[in-house]
Amino acid sequence: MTSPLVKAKSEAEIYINTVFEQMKKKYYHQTEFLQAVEEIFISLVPVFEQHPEYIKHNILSRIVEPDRIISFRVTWLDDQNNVQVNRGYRVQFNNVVGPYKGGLRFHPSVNESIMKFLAFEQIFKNSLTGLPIGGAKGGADFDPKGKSDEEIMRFCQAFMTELYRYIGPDVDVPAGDIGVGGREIGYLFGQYKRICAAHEAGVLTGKKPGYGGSLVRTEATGYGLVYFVEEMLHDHKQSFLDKTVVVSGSGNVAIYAIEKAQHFGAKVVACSDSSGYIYDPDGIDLNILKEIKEVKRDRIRTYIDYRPNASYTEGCSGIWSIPCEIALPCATQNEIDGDAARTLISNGVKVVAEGANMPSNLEAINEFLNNGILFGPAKAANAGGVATSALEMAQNSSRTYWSFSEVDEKLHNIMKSIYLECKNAASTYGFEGNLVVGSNIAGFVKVANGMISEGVY
Ligand SMILES: NC(=O)C1=CN([C@@H]2O[C@H](COP(=O)(O)OP(=O)(O)OC[C@H]3O[C@@H](n4cnc5c(N)ncnc54)[C@H](OP(=O)(O)O)[C@@H]3O)[C@@H](O)[C@H]2O)C=CC1
Ligand SMILES: O=C(O)CCC(=O)C(=O)O
Repeated sequence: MTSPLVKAKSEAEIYINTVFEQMKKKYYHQTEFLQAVEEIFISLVPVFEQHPEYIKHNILSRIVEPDRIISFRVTWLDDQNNVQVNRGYRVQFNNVVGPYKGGLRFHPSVNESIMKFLAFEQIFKNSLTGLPIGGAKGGADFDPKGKSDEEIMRFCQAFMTELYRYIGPDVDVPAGDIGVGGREIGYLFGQYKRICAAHEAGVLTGKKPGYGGSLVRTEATGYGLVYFVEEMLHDHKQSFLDKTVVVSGSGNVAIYAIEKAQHFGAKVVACSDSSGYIYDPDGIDLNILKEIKEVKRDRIRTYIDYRPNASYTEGCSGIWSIPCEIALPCATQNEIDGDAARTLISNGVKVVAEGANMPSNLEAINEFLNNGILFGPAKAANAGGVATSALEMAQNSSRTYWSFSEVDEKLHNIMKSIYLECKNAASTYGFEGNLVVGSNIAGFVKVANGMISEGVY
C-alpha cells in the first residue's frame, strides 16, 4: 500500500488528507489512535473516488470523533485496606449499526489513545460480522497481575459502580479483552445486578454458561482466527496439516487459536507472555499451557519445568525469529514491527493472521503485502469473538441456550462469510487479494451508508 496521505492528488485524496491532517493536529499525542485511523484512511481512497456522497456528508470527520468518552475514577480497597485509585474509561464510538459493543481491558498501559484505537477498530470489525452491533471499548489502567481474587472482585465492583449508568442490553454491551475474562465478567455482572436489581443478562457478554453465557464464547476469538486462516489457505489450495505455527501470547485468544490449529493438524512450536517466550520443538502441550495460564495464572517460563525439550527465552519480541509457515500474533498492539516482519519473511513465513488488535504496525503490514505473504488483518481475522458475543446477546434476548455445536457452526459460517466479503470488496476496488483494503472497505461502507440514512447528528 502506498500512502496517499503524503501526496494528495484527486478530490478524494485531498479530502482524506485534509481530515487526517486535522486529526494529527488535534490528537498528536494519541499515537495508537492515529495509527489505526491512518491504516483505514489509506484503504478508503478508492471508495471515496467512486462515492463522492461520502465527501458531501463529511463522513470521515464524523466517524473519527467518538459519540462520547466516559472517563471515571475507580476507588477500591486492597487486601491491606489501603485505598487504591485507577482511571476507568468507556469509549462509545459509533452506534449506527447497533448498540455499542466491545471489550474491557484491564492493563497498566491503558490510556485514552489505546481506548480510542480499539473502539475505532471495533466499529468496522463489528460491521463486518453482519450482526447488529456498534463499536465501543473500555477498561482501566489497573494491573491484575499479582492481585488476589478478592482484590480483583473489589476492583470490578468499584468499576461497575461507575459504569452501570452508561450501559444496558440495548445501549452498550461490554465484554472481555486483555486482563478481563470469565472471572471478571462474573464480578462485573454481579455488581450490575446488585445496583439495578434486575437480571439483565444481555448487559454483558462473556458470562460463564449457567447464568446467561454462551457456549463457545471462551474459544471464539481463537477458533474464529483459525477458521479465517483455513479459508485463506483453502483459497490457495493449502491447509493447516503439518504446518509449523508460532503464536504470540498465551491468554484467551492464543490458547484457543493453538487448540484449533492443533485440531487441524498443525504443529504449534512457540507462544509467549509479556515476560518471554517458550519454544517446544515437539509441539506445545496444551494441557500444560492451560494449567499454567488458566488455572495457576502463572508465568510461561514454568512450562519448561514440565517439558525437558522445551526452552524459555526472556523478552517477547524474539518469538518472531523462530522459523514458521504461519504466524498468529495474539498478544497485543504493535508487537510486529518492520524488522520482525522482515525476519519472519526471510525465515519463510507464508501466512500471518492477527488474533490481537493491531499487532502489526504499518511498516510490517506493507512488508507482508509487498512480499506476497497471505495477510489476515485483525478486524476480519479476530472478529469471531465479538460475533459470538452477538450470538450470546441473541440467546439472552430470546431466553434460550444453543448447543456448543450450534454456536460453533454459526461462528464458522460467520468467519467464512467475513473472509468472502473482504476478498470480494478488495477485488471490486482493484486490490485483488489485499484483505487489509478489503476489510476496511467492507466494514466502512455499511457504517457510512447507515450514517447517511440516519441523518446528521
Ligand atoms: N478476548 C477476546 O475475545 C478478544 C481479544 N482480542 C485481542 O487479542 C489480544 C489478546 O487478548 P486476550 O487473549 O483476550 O487477553 P489475555 O489477557 O487473555 O492475554 C493476553 C496475552 O498477551 C500477553 N501480553 C499482554 N500485553 C503484552 C505486551 N505488552 N507484550 C507482550 N505480551 C503481552 C499477556 O501476557 P501476560 O500474561 O504476561 O500479561 C497474555 O499472554 C488483545 O490484542 C485483544 O485486544 C481481539 C478480539 C477479541
Ligand atoms: O466480545 C466483545 O464484545 C468484545 C470483543 C473485543 O473486545 C474485540 O473484538 O476486540
